[in-house]
Amino acid sequence: MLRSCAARPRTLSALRAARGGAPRPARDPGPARRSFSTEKVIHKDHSLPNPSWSKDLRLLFDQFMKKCEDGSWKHLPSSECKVPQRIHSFKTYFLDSKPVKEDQLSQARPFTRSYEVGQGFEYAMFYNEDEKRTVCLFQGGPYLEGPPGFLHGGALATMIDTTLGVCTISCMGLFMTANLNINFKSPIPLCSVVVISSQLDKVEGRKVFVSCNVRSVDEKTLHSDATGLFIKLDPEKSLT
Ligand SMILES: CCCCCCCC(=O)SCCNC(=O)CCNC(=O)[C@H](O)C(C)(C)COP(=O)(O)OP(=O)(O)OC[C@H]1O[C@@H](n2cnc3c(N)ncnc32)[C@H](O)[C@@H]1OP(=O)(O)O
Repeated sequence: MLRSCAARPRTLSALRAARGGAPRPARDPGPARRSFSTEKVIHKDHSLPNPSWSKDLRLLFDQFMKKCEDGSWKHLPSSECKVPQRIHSFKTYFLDSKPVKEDQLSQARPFTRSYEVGQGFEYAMFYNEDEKRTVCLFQGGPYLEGPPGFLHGGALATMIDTTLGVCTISCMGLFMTANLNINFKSPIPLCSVVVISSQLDKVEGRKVFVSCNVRSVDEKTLHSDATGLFIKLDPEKSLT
């Protein structure tokens, strides 16, 4: 059973209109948005600015929205609602796995969207189809503390996995992370903004190799770099 989600403005244009500004002319929403727009469920897009966003995050978001105007970049919406098609697709691959109880499933939500606004993962993603790149603008909130005053390494790993995963899924379809290698080079102050820039490097059959780096907003500090291997789910196999 799907949780009901509040009907809020889903796009920047809708948000502008709700705030009394003029909506932008309609553009092709791109493949990622098109697939979401087929869903009947109206859901909140968590990747739009909210009051917890710092000036840095807002500025970067606006810069990338500007890059979207010529169609080279696409803003990828993000919802905590489940997409029925995706649930069904995964179930067909994992037929033998122990079924999750309905009441547990109804409580489930994407890990990165499970915190209250501003406390956990605040982020927006943008995708460049020609360059096979995904950029994530990420502000880690106070509940993601690791060392005092700094972001937990696992929280960064989560965002790296999510960014690399989105990069792979946007390019290629249904995948799972098989391997993730992360070098933590410089700690990230809590509540600061970083830019996770990922790219698809190589495809070998069902294997997709991706990589990313994590930099400060001024690009002077390299916080982390990482590589990932994603495996396309094989319809011939049902995994347990
Ligand atoms: C939209 C939001 C995005 C969010 C992204 C979040 C992504 C996630 O967190 S996914 C959850 C974490 N990942 C998992 O739970 C995955 C668990 N693992 C699995 O289910 C399986 O091992 C799976 C699907 C990855 C691969 O299984 P399977 O399809 O049987 O692959 P298999 O046939 O063994 O291997 C295929 C190829 O990959 C290679 N391979 C598989 N695993 C690895 C690995 N860990 N390292 C290196 N190579 C590997 C194999 O050697 C083989 O290579 P080749 O074709 O050259 O012989």
